[in-house]
This record gives sequence, structure tokens and C-alpha cells, in this order.
Amino acid sequence: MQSELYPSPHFEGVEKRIEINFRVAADDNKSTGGIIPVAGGLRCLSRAALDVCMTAAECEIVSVRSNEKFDAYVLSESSLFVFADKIVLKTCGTTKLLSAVDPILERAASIERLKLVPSSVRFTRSTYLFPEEQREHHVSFTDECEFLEGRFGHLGSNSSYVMGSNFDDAQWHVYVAGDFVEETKSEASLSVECCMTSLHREHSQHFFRENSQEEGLTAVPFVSSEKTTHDSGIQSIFESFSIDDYVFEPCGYSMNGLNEEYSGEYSTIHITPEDGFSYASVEHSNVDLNANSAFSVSNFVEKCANVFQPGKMTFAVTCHGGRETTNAFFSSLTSTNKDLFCVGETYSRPSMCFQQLPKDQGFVAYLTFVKTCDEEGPGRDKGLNIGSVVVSESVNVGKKVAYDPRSETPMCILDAAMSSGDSSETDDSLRDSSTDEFVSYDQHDELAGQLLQRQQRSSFV
Ligand SMILES: C[S@@+](CC[C@H](N)C(=O)[O-])C[C@H]1O[C@@H](n2cnc3c(N)ncnc32)[C@H](O)[C@@H]1O
Repeated sequence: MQSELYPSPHFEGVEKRIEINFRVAADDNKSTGGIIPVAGGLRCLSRAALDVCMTAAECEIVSVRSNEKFDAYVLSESSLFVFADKIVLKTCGTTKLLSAVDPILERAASIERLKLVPSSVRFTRSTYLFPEEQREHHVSFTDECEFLEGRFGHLGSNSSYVMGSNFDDAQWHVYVAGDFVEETKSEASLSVECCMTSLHREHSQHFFRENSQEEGLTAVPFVSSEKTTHDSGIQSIFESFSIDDYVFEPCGYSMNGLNEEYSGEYSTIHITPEDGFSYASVEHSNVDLNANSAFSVSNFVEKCANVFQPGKMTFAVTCHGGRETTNAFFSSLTSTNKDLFCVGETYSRPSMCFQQLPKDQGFVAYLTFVKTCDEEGPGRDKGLNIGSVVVSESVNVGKKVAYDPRSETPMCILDAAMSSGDSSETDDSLRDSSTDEFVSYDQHDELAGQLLQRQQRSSFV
């Protein structure tokens, strides 16, 4: 259906992401003491073994860069990060990310002496722009969760969430299982995943190898990936990072960044610049909150906004590991004033919600920003606002929801505090819509009840 509405072929920029943490199998614990050497473990997997896993997901490795803590691979569709005890795979398009899980688990289990087995997993994604084109285990979030439960449900503490307004086109999907805390009592780590749509058309010209002939747009001649990274402002988001960048033919951009100051930290950016379905993602992950205590989520939000100037952007902030540090970090987010994440006057923040993960695994905060005004000029890609009602996936209520993509601020006209439709999955939204501030845990049950009542009162066609 949508192929009649969008330029063909179009590209699904929205990525799926899985992070699997491993530990030494119980029967090998005695011989190894449970220790996985930082240069060993999963990093011992051969290139051929990784290629098999990537082929299963239907993507391939195009570049690699390493530091003492991890190997970062740029893929034809996004990125792969391999640590001694952790794999992070992020793929876009119609790739079959979950089909890589079995080959990864099999190869990890066969690593000599260590025999690595999963200890925890986190799967995340935004709402697909073209959900009907997804295949195999990715046809819906329900399918994705079913698959994940089959492979990781036995780890316990498993749960899934859909965060953000049910009426919005960008909800945040999360599946977690296993115990992050057991493994990393003292370490607290943070990741921020940003997704942007309706990119600025002039800025997007940086990511074409062949210049657009469109009137009103200033062509940016392609010189090198490094120059693209510098001139587009991307380098300024990640100043202390060594960047492995790649500009695709005829367009598209991917990069992995390795922090030279804090060597476990990484970043990754992927850009689909084409008009009609433009999309970019920026991720900054594995931030050790004890070591890099100066890390600021609001600075990160501001930098992404300034560089990309998208029509819309969402941020998922996940904090897990060491309980005290994560708790302190999130109280500092929630106790400070409500403008913490505001980006000047050019963006409004129609929604913010907050999810505590089971068994002290940590927290996820999910924020949405919408551009309030546009300057003169070629403006931004209208993206999905091309004059037709789009049917968007809404797995959490088990039905499809129609919304009008022509609305510039679809969420503003609705009650942003109503998280998603299924209260069993999302009634942990802790935002008080009257004050736009987080509420305490004690207030939570009361607020959830109020939200549910208001949700039941609301009607939407
Ligand atoms: C670079 S990848 C990045 C995907 C990423 N998830 C994003 O933000 O959209 C996608 C972009 O590269 C372009 N592209 C060119 N050759 C490609 C290839 N072989 N595989 C995937 N994308 C390719 C696509 O048209 C699209 O603009």
C-alpha cells in the first residue's frame, strides 16, 4: 500500500538494536574464575564467524576499527560492536536482525575454555516507518518479543514496554531480560539513542555523493567521508572520538565513533538523507557514569538538534547497572526543573515518560521533541507528511491506529500524558501532565489510575 505513496524504492531508516551480555558458563567457571579477558571472549570470534552471523541478518561488514576494549564494525545496514563479554548489533532496512541471534549464541557457546552464555539482553527500536515491509521475526513487536522470549525468557526479569503516546508515529519499544545488576554491581552505564525524522533538506545535501539538482538547494560536492563528517557538524558532536565513517553510493552515511578518552564508550550515526523518508539516528552508549561523571544528556540533545535541525526527534535514555549511581542519575534528571531537556525556543517537548526496569535493572526515559517554527528557505523534508493518512503499527493495543501525518505536531493536539493504549504495558508513565514533571513513586499508582480513566474517556477515530 505505502509503495504507492512513497518514492520507490524507499528505505527504512529505523533500526532494530540488540545488546546481549555474556558470562562464562557455570561448568567452566572453575577453570577460568569466571573472568573474560578484555581482549578475548567474543573478540576471539573469527571474521568468518561474524560474517556468518551478519549474513543471517542480511547485512555485511564494510569496515572495522578497534581499541583496547572493543571492535566496531560499520555494516551495510548500520553497526556491530563486539566487546569481550557483550555484542551490540544494530541494523536497519528490512534486515532480519533477530535471525543473527542463534548463530551468535552458538558461536559464543563454542569459544574454547570460556563457553559464553547470555546473562542479559536488551532489544530496542523506534516505530518502523514502513512496518508492513518487515519480515520474519520483525513483522510486529509481538513477534519480536515472542522470539526473544524463546531465546532469553529463561534468564528471568523479562519484560517488554512500548513507551510514548499511542497516537504518535514514534514509540519506543523495549524488551529486557536477565540481570544486569548481578554482573555489574559497581558499574553504572548509560546509553542515549536519538531518532530523527523530517531532516533539514539543505543539511542532508552533505550525505549525497551525487549532488541533488533540486532548485533552491546548495550542492555540497563530495570529497571524502572525513570531510563529510567534519563539514556536516557530526565531528563536533563527538569531539574526543576516533571516527570510522562511510558515505554510501549514491547517498547515505554511517559512522562508528570510539571515545579516545573513555575507551569503553562508543557512538554510532546512520543517515538516510532522501526526501520523503529522511531519517537519522545518533547513539552514544556505554557511558560509564562513574568515570565520565560530566556526561550530560541535555548537552547531547542540544548538539543533535543544532547539527541536524530535524522536524522531530526522540531520545531514549537507558541507565542500568550499579543501583546507587543509576538512582542518583535519574533523581538528578527528575528533580531538576522541567526545562532540563528543552532546546531553546525552537523545539517543544510534547511528551516525556519514564519506565523503571524490573529488579533494579535501571531506568528508561523517553522524550519527544517537535520543531515549533521553520525559517525561510528550502526547509525540511516533509517526510511522511505527504498528504495521505498512513496506517501505523500499534502493537501494544493489538490493532492498527490511523493518524493524519499532515499534522506538523500530531502529539501536541492529543494528551501527551496518555502513554500508550495498553495500560498493562505502559501505565508506568510517571509524568504528571498538569505540571509536566515526573512524579514520585508514591504518587505513581494514583496518577496511573487517573491516566487510565482519562484514556477510557478519550475517543479517537
Ligand atoms: C547508510 S544506511 C543507514 C541506515 C540508517 N539506519 C539510517 O539512519 O537510515 C541507509 C542509507 O544508505 C543508502 N544506501 C546506499 N547503499 C546502500 C546499501 N548498500 N545498503 C544500505 N543502504 C544503502 C540508503 O538509501 C539510505 O539512504
